[in-house]
Amino acid sequence: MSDFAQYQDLVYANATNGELPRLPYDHERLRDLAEQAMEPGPFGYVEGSAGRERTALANVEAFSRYALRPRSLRPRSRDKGGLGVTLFGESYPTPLLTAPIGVLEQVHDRAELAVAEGADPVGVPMVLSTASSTPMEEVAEAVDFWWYQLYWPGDDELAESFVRRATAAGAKAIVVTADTKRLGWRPRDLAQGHLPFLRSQGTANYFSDPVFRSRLKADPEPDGVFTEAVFHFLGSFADKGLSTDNIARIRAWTDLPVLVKGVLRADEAVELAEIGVDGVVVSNHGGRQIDNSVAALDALPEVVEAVGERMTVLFDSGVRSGADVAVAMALGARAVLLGRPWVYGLAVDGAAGVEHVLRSFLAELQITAELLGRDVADLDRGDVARR
Ligand SMILES: Cc1cc2nc3c(=O)[nH]c(=O)nc-3n(C[C@H](O)[C@H](O)[C@H](O)COP(=O)(O)O)c2cc1C
Ligand SMILES: O=C(O)C(=O)c1ccccc1
Repeated sequence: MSDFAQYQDLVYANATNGELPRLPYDHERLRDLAEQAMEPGPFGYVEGSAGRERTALANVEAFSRYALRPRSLRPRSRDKGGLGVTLFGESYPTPLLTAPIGVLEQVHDRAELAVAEGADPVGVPMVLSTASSTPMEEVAEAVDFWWYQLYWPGDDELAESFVRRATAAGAKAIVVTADTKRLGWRPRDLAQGHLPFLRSQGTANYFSDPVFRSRLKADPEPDGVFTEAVFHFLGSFADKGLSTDNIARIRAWTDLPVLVKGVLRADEAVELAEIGVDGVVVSNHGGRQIDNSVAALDALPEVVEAVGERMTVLFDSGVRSGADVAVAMALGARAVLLGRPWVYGLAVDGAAGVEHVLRSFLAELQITAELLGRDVADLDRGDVARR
């Protein structure tokens, strides 16, 4: 069993030897440091959400409406207490994955390679965005486990090429994002006129793709602004026609588990179960798509109730601590994707910052589970009450 809780001992021991922590342990302070470290455009891009940002606020507030219910009188055996989970028949050392985050070159020069360096040793796999800053084959070399997130492009052959490349490069699952047919209305980006794609950022998987390249008259310029390749990317990055038919077709291209990310309703989850999708990520994209939509955590119980026996239900949006991970798992999530917290770690301290955030979450999760008298993989509805 990996003892993630030892991170707590290490921090105190180091501090006692004069080595004070370099990074904070709470999300808000880390976010403030990231704001100081980043240019205003990229910071607004990461922190910003849709409209008046009510969904993003609701995501975080939803966690405070649940209360964990400890059992204090349960002795624990020594071999219990690990954080491992089984997903699609594979063992994972922890129930965390890094959420797909596009255009990471805005946050750190080494983008996904720095994330890999921080997350891989901790046992947290990456869900690699289609809009990554590093081609997927290069990221695959740097990590043990990774999943591939697909933005369904208007061009079916391009979709097939992405899925086949990811499968060949060793991804363990394909996550199709369904909530981003286009980008939401994002006032922070609008106010700064900030759209990184116009500068060719987040295009590495496209510009390296043979199908994408075959559609162009001239080779893409890696740092071009407003080029033919950029406009072709903008036209093909997300397709308004994404449907269950398209999702069902992915089956023919890969034997990997297929998940759909951005599900908030039981009826849609049931439709996906019926076409043989293996899992869903209950998510509202961190509130970046629709203002004033349902908090992701509030949608989790209905989705788990409808399809939890048939499909693997994962969760993201608004997770800000290890205790939040415990609540999402008690409500039925089998694993949790973390978004903005590690992005801020990356901004402030590169790979070490990512590692710090993930280790902090996992230590708090393990300590919380121990104090609840539970194993993380066994958390269930009995472990939470509405406040
Ligand atoms: C800067 C940024 C970029 C994102 N890029 C993607 C992406 O490329 N693909 C995707 O499916 N989701 C993307 N998301 C959504 C995340 O995967 C995740 O759903 C969201 O960050 C969860 O919310 P939280 O960060 O507030 O916890 C992005 C989110 C942020 C903040
Ligand atoms: O900004 C986002 O939320 C996002 O999902 C995205 C979409 C396209 C490219 C990069 C990120």
